[in-house]
Amino acid sequence: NPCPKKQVITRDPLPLKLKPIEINLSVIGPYIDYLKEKQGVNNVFVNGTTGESMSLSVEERKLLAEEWCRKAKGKMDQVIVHVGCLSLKDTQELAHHAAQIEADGIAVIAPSFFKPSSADVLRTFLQEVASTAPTLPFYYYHVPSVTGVNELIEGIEKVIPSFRGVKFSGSDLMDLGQCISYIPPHWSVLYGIDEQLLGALVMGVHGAVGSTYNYVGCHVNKLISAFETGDLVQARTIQFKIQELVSFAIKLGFDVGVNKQLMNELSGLDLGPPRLPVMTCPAARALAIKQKYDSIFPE
Ligand SMILES: CC(=O)N[C@H](C=O)[C@@H](O)[C@H](O)[C@H](O)CO
Ligand SMILES: CC(=O)C(=O)O
Repeated sequence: NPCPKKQVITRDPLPLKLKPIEINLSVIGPYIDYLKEKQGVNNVFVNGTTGESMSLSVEERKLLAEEWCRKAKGKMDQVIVHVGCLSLKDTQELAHHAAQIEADGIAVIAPSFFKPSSADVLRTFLQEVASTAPTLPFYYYHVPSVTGVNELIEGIEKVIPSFRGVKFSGSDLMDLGQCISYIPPHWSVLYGIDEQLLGALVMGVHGAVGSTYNYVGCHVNKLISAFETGDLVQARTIQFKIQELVSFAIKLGFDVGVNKQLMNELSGLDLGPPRLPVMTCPAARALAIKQKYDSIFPE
């Protein structure tokens, strides 16, 4: 029988929402205060992975970037706006806009549907973007699945004079070390895997950009200070705590939606849910992770 009558639905249907979740600009100001005062975070990287940039329209990304820049003035040292899109034209439009709103820098991830077929092609794509905002420090957002970073940055200053560094979200320390040893002193490599930042600090990274710094920022600042004063025992202790938290979260299921809910719970602000296809985190999961957080990092 090709058309069985009995259909057994064993899973709860996904909640259907007719309208997409809207952006909420009004929480950005209070969130900046929270980051600065409670987390000791003085630089922000906006409209990236955690900000669900790939799920937002160009117009929404402009509104968000503008509000971040406006509210961060005098409070944050730098606002770096991620402007990467699948479309070169949209990316250029956002880069141009970032310059207009006086962002401190832009970052671009490689397009991920039509992936650049070589480092040369990617370099050309980045060059086309950077030339739209030639005065803004330019960071390449490196996620290793697309191309190797080292073949990309070799000679990049010749085609992108505004090039200032890499947001490095790879775990390969050899690749990271080669990147750091190649770059001139006025560039930065910012590390993007929060649970192993200490290893990257040893290799020489200049900073860190990570989703969990929304709520472990204050602890990571202590980790970095401990590292800088040579107190590796203390630095490791903090790193291991972050690892414990992240591995607990991964076991329960950790994604951008869960992170969003943790940002809600731990900031005490109502930042809202994520937008589909990112799913809202089940309340029980966020609560369990928050309890774990409280036990690892007691007040
Ligand atoms: C893929 C991804 O979102 N990476 C984030 C930043 O780049 C990290 O902050 C991770 O979320 C974090 O290291 C936890 O695994
Ligand atoms: C954390 C980060 O780097 C991002 O959201 O893109």
